[in-house]
Amino acid sequence: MDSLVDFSKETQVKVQTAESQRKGKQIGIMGGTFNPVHMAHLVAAEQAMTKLHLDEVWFVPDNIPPHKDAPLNVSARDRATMLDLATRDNPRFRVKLLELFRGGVSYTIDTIHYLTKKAPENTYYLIMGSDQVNSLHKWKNAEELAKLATLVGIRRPGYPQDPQYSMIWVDAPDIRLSSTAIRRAVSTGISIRYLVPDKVREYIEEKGLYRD
Ligand SMILES: Nc1ncnc2c1ncn2[C@@H]1O[C@H](COP(=O)(O)OP(=O)(O)OP(=O)(O)O)[C@@H](O)[C@H]1O
Ligand SMILES: O=C(O)c1ccc[n+]([C@@H]2O[C@H](COP(=O)([O-])O)[C@@H](O)[C@H]2O)c1
Repeated sequence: MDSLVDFSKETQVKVQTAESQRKGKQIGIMGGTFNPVHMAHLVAAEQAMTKLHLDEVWFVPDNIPPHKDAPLNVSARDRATMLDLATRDNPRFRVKLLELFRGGVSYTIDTIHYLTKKAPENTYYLIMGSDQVNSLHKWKNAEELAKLATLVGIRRPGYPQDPQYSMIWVDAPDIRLSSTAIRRAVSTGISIRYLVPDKVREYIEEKGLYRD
């Protein structure tokens, strides 16, 4: 199966059905800690955007991630700047800092409430890797979230698909990459060229991020 062009029958039917009922703008929401943003984030967002015919994808860096215990060691400003550098050349990618401005723990339901109140005419698609899909039932008000947003899953190597909610699966190339791996590579002096956009790599080098 060619994951770049294949689109399962089931997903095609869901997309076509959804397209006939579309209203407002179709906005993909890619939430994450992005510590740092890497190629798999960008590929997932682009594949979901083009295959589901979304108007834009908004990257929403979290302030305090709800389920991550380890300290981030990098400022929110640095994470947001790297996201900006990574997405700047894509006219349909946007970085939205609403969770940073809201402060506190970044629950996705609060973000979706805010967005659906501000622009109720839009449709919001929550894009997430299969690791997040599998733990979605532990998120705050997950049931409600699944009603307010369309859930979009991207297969992630090492995390078999085990959805508890109805969702659209988008085929994207399997990329075994994580921010953890990027941080480890930098701290041990291994190259991250081609794993993150060049501008992000240069920023990490200039600011001396993730060295220890
Ligand atoms: N390699 C990947 N393939 C598919 N989805 C991914 C991949 N890496 C991250 N994602 C998805 O991107 C979103 C943001 O992830 P996040 O910022 O936590 O990156 P991460 O690589 O998982 O970070 P960390 O290693 O620090 O936990 C999540 O929905 C996650 O599932
Ligand atoms: O709302 C929740 O309860 C919740 C629990 C875990 C993760 N999330 C969101 O999922 C996104 C990815 O999280 P993370 O920790 O993998 O970076 C990010 O936007 C988080 O705010 C949200």
